[in-house]
Amino acid sequence: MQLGMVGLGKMGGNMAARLRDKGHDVVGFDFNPELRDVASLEELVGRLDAPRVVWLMVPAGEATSAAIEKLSDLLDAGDLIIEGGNSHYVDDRKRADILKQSGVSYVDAGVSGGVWGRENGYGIMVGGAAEDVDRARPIFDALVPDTGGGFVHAGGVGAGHFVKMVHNGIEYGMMQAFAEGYELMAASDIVDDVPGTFDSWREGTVVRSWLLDLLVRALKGDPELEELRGYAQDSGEGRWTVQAAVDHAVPAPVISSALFARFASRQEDSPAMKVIAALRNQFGGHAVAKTTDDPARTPRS
Ligand SMILES: O=C(O)[C@H](O)[C@@H](O)[C@H](O)[C@H](O)COP(=O)(O)O
Repeated sequence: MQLGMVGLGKMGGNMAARLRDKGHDVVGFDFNPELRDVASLEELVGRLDAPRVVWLMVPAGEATSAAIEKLSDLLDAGDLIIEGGNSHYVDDRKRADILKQSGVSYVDAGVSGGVWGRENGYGIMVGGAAEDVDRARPIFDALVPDTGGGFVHAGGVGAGHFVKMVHNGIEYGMMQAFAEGYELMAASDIVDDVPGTFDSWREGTVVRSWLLDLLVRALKGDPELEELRGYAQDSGEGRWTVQAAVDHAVPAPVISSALFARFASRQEDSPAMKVIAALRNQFGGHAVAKTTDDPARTPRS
């Protein structure tokens, strides 16, 4: 099947390569001249046979909105846009409504698997009308793992990115649990071989998983993660998951605290903990650590 791919970075480039390996005809556009087949969106649209299918794999937010706006001027009624980045599901619905006016269809596709997807296949979760999803089915079939699993048509437009958002919230919680287990074992003076313990858990245990495999891989290269700072960014999906939990009055303490742990990781010092220290000092005369103190000499009471 023929497909236009917009965005040929870590994700889009690998997806295009996997699709080509499986016999699909991919015409790719990227702002980087070294990666692309065509030099503009106009040229991309011109190279595709109608009715066209264009897959977007560009950074979520402004870049995606700008590409869709431009494509909406170039595409014709009957064409289909598949938004494969990490868009917010509310934005999908707005975009689909606007595109509908010119007869262009919209499918949102959450894509999981990261840089390993080219080899292992991707988890694909889509939202949209059944006829649009069916039309792109050969593309989805080529992207998912060779077992044929890893695909869900979760619902109407927005459902694909909604479930990808929840998937990412779960990812936050699972990673945080492994992280806390790591710190506890490393701090305990009881466990002689922390990386080896994680490695042993890869088989037979309840917590065996791909995230565990990746943690073992990271610890093999750097058993105490000495090369890294304890600093973690987020790209927004955890925040959206927590917001959605609030909107639906669903308790989500694990995902929320995993998100807040990342915020804490970015602080040089904690204003909130300064308040705790100040109040303990006020009501109980407890010792405080001052910015001028030697960090090695922390107060004990
Ligand atoms: O399923 C996946 O392949 C990942 O979830 C992928 O989508 C990406 O790595 C996250 O968006 C990172 O999210 P954070 O930057 O918020 O950790």
